[in-house]
Amino acid sequence: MRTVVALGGNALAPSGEATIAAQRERIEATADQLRELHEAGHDLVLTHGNGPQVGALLRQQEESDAPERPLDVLVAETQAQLGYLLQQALDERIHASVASVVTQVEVDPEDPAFGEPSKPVGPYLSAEQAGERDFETTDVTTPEGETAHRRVVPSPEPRRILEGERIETLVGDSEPVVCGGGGGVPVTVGDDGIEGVAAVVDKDHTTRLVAERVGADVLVMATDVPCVYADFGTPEQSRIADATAAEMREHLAGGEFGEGSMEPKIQACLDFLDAGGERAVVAGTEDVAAAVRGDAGTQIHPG
Ligand SMILES: NC(=O)OP(=O)(O)O
Repeated sequence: MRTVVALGGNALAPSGEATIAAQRERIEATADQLRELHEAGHDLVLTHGNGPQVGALLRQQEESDAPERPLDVLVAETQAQLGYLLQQALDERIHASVASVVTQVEVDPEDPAFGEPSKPVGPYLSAEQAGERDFETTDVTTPEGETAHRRVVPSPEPRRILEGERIETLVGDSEPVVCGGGGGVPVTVGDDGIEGVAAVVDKDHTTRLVAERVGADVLVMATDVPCVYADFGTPEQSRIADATAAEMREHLAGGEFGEGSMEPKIQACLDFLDAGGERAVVAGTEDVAAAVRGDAGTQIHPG
């Protein structure tokens, strides 16, 4: 069985804390779950977010007089950072040859997202902190249900994975593969060749492209909440344990999911099921193995 697991950038950096020690701790706990799946015969493909990590690099740049690196290069750096940590944690447990692929995704240079920054990156900020910064921010809801603010950058739609063929070959070897990190490095492909662009692609949409490309059976969105909640952040908030794609579409149309957080995850799950996927799950990073068994998270079926 081919199983794609997307690890949320926030879920790997507790409370927006992007220290390496904190991330190692989370990654090692998640790797224990992944070992269980590997031993049960799953061909694993891992993607990951990079919101806190790329936010930390942007902040370091603001405070440094070292030569500035463009945003596409910072995204590539986060792929190396998290790919390295995941490889080490998995190699120790699985004794396999885990490979991380620096992955580029093609985006449309005319994508309207370039004019409307919407992707939250970096730590949660108070209203006072957000007011002091000279970048654009958006209101977000923390996993604890509190209102906070985060920096936003453009987030165009991913259209094609440039390394797709290579990733398929690696997955065919039945060894875990890490790819599409941070949504992939956004590039345009034109007559003059490949050019990086200043954006952070949503890793949920890129994960769906990866899942389709490798013909995944199951897609797991591992995040910092244990499941999807209907009416999230309201007094009526309630857990969704099991739903059909049609039912999730109704919740989505009702605007019940956080924009830029749960909403893209659900959209990616629905797109995956529409393209022939058997099952999509949203679950906490600590429940990945149980989620794949059908025992945790929010299980979404084609219906
Ligand atoms: N690139 C991306 O979507 O990262 P997060 O999942 O950390 O927001």
